[in-house]
Amino acid sequence: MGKVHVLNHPLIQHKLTYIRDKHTGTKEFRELVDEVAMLMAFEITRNLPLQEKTIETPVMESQTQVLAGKKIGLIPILRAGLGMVDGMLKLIPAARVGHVGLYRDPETLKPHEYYIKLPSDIKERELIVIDPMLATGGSANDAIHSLKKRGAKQIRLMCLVGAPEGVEVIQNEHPDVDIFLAALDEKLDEHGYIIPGLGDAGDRLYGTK
Ligand SMILES: O=P(O)(O)OC[C@H]1O[C@H](OP(=O)(O)OP(=O)(O)O)[C@H](O)[C@@H]1O
Ligand SMILES: O=c1cc[nH]c(=O)[nH]1
Ligand SMILES: [Mg+2]
Repeated sequence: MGKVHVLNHPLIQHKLTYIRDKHTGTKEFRELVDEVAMLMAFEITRNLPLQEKTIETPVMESQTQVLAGKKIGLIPILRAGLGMVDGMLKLIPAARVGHVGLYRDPETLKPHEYYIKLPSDIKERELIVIDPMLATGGSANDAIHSLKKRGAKQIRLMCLVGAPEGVEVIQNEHPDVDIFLAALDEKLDEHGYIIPGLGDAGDRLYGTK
C-alpha cells in the first residue's frame, strides 16, 4: 500500500493556515500556494540520487556531489494544480510538465477528462501528480489511471489538503503510489468539499466565484 506523508514543516503549516483562512484574497492565496508548493518540492525531492563530481574550489580540488540526473515530470491536474507548478519548477527547473484537464461534476462528483498533453518520455520519468485538493479521490484516481494507460511507471501524488476518503481510494486503486500532503483533514461534507479544507481551490486561485 502507498504511504501517506504529511509534510509538517513549520513553514508549510504556517502558510497553510493563511491559505485556509477565508479572509485571504486571491493575490495572497496564489502567492501562498506557490510558496507552499516550493517548500513541498523541497521535501518531496529528499530521495533524489546524487553522483560524485570533482571540482576545483579556489583553494583545492574537491570531491563533491551533484544530482544524478533523474528525470522528473510534473503533472498538474487542471485547473487548480496549475497554481502549484511554478513553485515546484523553482526547485526542479529541469522537470518537464504534462497537463491533465479534469473537472468534477458538482452533482455526481465524478471527474470528466477534457484535456491531456504529456511529455513523450513519461515511461522514463518519475511523475509527480499535483493538485491542491484530494477530496473523493476521483480526479487524482482518473489522472493516475490515464498516466498508467500511457505507460507511466513511477508516480507520486502531491496535494495540499487530503481527505481520508480520497486517500483510501488512491491506496486501494494505486498501491504503488505514495501520497504527499501538507495536511490530512477530517472528512468530506455532503457536497464533497473537504472539512475544514480551504474551499474551492480553483475558484480561490483564479477569482472565479
Ligand atoms: O478528489 P475529487 O473529489 O475529485 O475533488 C478534487 C478535485 O476537485 C477540484 O477540481 P475542480 O473539479 O473544482 O476543477 P478546477 O480545478 O477546474 O476548479 C480539485 O482541484 C481537484 O481536481
Ligand atoms: O474541498 C474541495 C473539494 C474539491 N475541490 C476543491 O477545490 N475543494
Ligand atoms: Mg474547482
